[in-house]
This record gives sequence, structure tokens and C-alpha cells, in this order.
Amino acid sequence: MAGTIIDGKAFAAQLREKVGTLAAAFEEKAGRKAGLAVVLVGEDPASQVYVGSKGKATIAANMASFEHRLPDSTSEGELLSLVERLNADPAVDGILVQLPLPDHIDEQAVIAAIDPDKDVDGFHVTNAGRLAVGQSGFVPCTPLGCMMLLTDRLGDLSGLDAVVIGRSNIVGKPMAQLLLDANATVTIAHSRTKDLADVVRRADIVVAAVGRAEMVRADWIKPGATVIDVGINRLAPEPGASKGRLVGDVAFGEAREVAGAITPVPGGVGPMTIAVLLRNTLVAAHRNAGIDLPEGAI
Ligand SMILES: Nc1nc(=O)c2c([nH]1)NC[C@@H]1CN(c3ccc(C(=O)N[C@@H](CCC(=O)O)C(=O)O)cc3)C=[N+]21
Repeated sequence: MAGTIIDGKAFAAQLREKVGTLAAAFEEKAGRKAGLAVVLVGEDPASQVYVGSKGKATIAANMASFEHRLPDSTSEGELLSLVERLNADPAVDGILVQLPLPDHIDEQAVIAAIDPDKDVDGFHVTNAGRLAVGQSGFVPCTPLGCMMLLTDRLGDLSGLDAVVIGRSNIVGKPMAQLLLDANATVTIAHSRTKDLADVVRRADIVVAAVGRAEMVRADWIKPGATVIDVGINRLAPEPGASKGRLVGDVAFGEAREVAGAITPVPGGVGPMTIAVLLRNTLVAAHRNAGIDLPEGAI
């Protein structure tokens, strides 16, 4: 029997709805909206579309959206001074600088300039450190969204074998830490892992975040496992088509036949990333305004 499809899009819509309700209540109490600033440098069309959709989602969730679209020629100094202004702006609770940045700008320097308490991406070393030692801070949106899908499906993860494929600072490493905090037994696998298929076959939970189209095959999956596919890869267009299909890091059709549950691409993890960004912004707003948001409210 084919595994259940985990509907990340629907889950994300529910989360955005909850955030929207709490954001309206925040506005009542604080006398202002929670605010998210999104900074885009350069004219990459995919990033343009993506930043636009974040702005719409922010407004739909009763928050204020501040978009800053800067030309490719923007210097690192100019970007850093914008970040400083946003850090100092009381209307801005969350700051997201869209990555990747143009080559002439040092990404780490820009991330380091963001006030950690406005770093709703959770990319600042202060937030990475907080996560590593179990202090509260901002957790990167994609792995936190994956955890929400996992706990919704599985409840308690204690003692489960989890394999994370990929070791990026943005997904793999924080994902592993969250799974560890949830008492899973965690393996981080990557491009140099020996016998990767054998390692993945032991997993009750597979999180694929390598960025290689359809790399994880059906015969890598333990029957009944829960598979979370973080990859978003565009295939080459079919003859006559202008755009290729979007696929994940997992060969979805065949893996679904073995898995207990699996996220699709699109419609799985991707929509969760934006919903969690709004959630993190709501949390930031409450902290910045000194208004209580009950633990577990969202
Ligand atoms: N500072 C920063 N923070 C980010 O969180 C960040 C970033 N930079 N740079 C780019 C990546 C990419 N990312 C996505 C989020 C949602 C979808 C998403 O919703 N995808 C849809 C499909 C989109 C489509 O159809 O093209 C889906 O998977 O269903 C995709 C990609 C966040 N990123």
C-alpha cells in the first residue's frame, strides 16, 4: 500500500491562519502590527517572485511587510547600513536578507550584522549557538517546519532512528539538533558517507536535504518510514516546454510505495518555510514589545 502524502501546503495554510489570528491580537495589545523586513539584492527572477510571495503572506497574516529591493551593484557597506537601520527601527520585528547574495558581498558579515533578536531566519551565530546549547532563540524556518510535520504525524519521536542527509548550516545541522532534542537517535549523512543507501535504510525518519534531484531511491527506504523531502530541484524542460518540473531529493513516485508517509515537492516542506517565517516574526514581535505569548501557543 502506498504511503500517506503529508500535505505541507494545507498544514502551512493552517499555521498561517493561526499566526494571523494571534497577529491581530498582538496589534490590539501593542497598538502596532508585527513587522517583517525582507531585503533582496539583485534581479534574480526566482528570488523576485519568492520575495513577492513572502510579502503577500505577511500582509495576509495581519503583519506589516517592508520590502527593500536593491540593485545588484549595491555595496556590502550599503547593505550593512540598511541592516543597521532595520535593527534600530521599532516597527521592524524580523529581518530577512534573501540568500544567496551577489559574490561581492560577504554573506556571513551581513548575517552577523542582523540583531539576533530580529533574526527570524535563525541564521545568526548567536541563534545557532542558542540552538546548540538548548537556549530559546530563533530556529531556521525550514527545519522547524519539518519538525512540525514530523511531530504532527508521529507524536513522540523518542528512540526513533533519524537520518538527515545533508549538513548545511541552514537545514542539515539545525535539523539534526532538533531531532536530537526530541530524543531521536540521529545520524547526519552527506556526500562522503560510505554506503549511504545502507545508512538511510536503517531510518524510521529520513530528512533529505542534499540538493540532488531524486537521489534517494525506493530501495533506500525502510518500509513504513516517514520521509521529509527538503530538496527543490528544477529538472531540464521536456522538449517543447519552457520550464522543467520541480522535483525533490527523493524519487517521490517509487519512494511513496515503500514509505509510511512522505512529503511531496512542491506542496510539502516549501510552504512550511514561509509559514514558519511568519510564526518566528510573531514570536519576535511579542518579545520586542514585552508581550507574553504563551509557550506552545504556536
Ligand atoms: N534568507 C533566506 N531565507 C530563506 O528562507 C530562503 C532564502 N534566504 N533564500 C531562498 C530559499 C528558498 N526558500 C523557499 C521557501 C519556500 C518555497 C516554496 O514555498 N516552494 C513551493 C513551490 C514554489 C514553486 O512552485 O516554485 C513548494 O515547495 O511547494 C521555496 C523555497 C527559502 N529560502
